[in-house]
Amino acid sequence: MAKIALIVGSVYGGAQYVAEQAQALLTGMGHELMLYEEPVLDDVLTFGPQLWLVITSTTGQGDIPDNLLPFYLDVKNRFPLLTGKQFAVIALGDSSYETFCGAGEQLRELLLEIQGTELAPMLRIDACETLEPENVALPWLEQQLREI
Ligand SMILES: Cc1cc2nc3c(=O)[nH]c(=O)nc-3n(C[C@H](O)[C@H](O)[C@H](O)COP(=O)(O)O)c2cc1C
Repeated sequence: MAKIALIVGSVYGGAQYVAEQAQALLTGMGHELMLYEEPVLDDVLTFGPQLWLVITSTTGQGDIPDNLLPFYLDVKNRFPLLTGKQFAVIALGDSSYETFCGAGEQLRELLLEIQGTELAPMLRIDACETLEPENVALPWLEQQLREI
């Protein structure tokens, strides 16, 4: 069982809802989970998770939602190394935008830069294909996190 920081970026509540469902699922699987809706880097570092799980939508033109941007910038500036730790990103987006899942891409790149190990290739959930992103995210999470 793992200590998991669940870090959310959401504008209209879709990614937030997926995160709440994920919290229930993963807690039920026995993981110790903290949900960060207004993530603050120091809070996450104090918790000391072995997995950083990011669930974020994309806004603007490939931009990171406002509630997640300060966290992203703080990680970028302070560069806390994730050596030996894992991360996973679930990106909600809309493939009618050229910048499909741009926020998820930016988070993923940054977490790789700080030397995190990607647990599984980023999951991209397309609003053009599914109206209920939790139906895609939860089975994926259940599968990816079964062995940690
Ligand atoms: C103003 C606006 C801009 C958006 N820009 C993008 C984008 O650049 N790339 C993308 O993949 N999706 C984009 N989307 C789609 C959202 O990321 C997608 O609908 C997501 O499911 C919304 O999740 P949320 O409710 O958590 O904010 C945009 C949506 C809106 C309303």
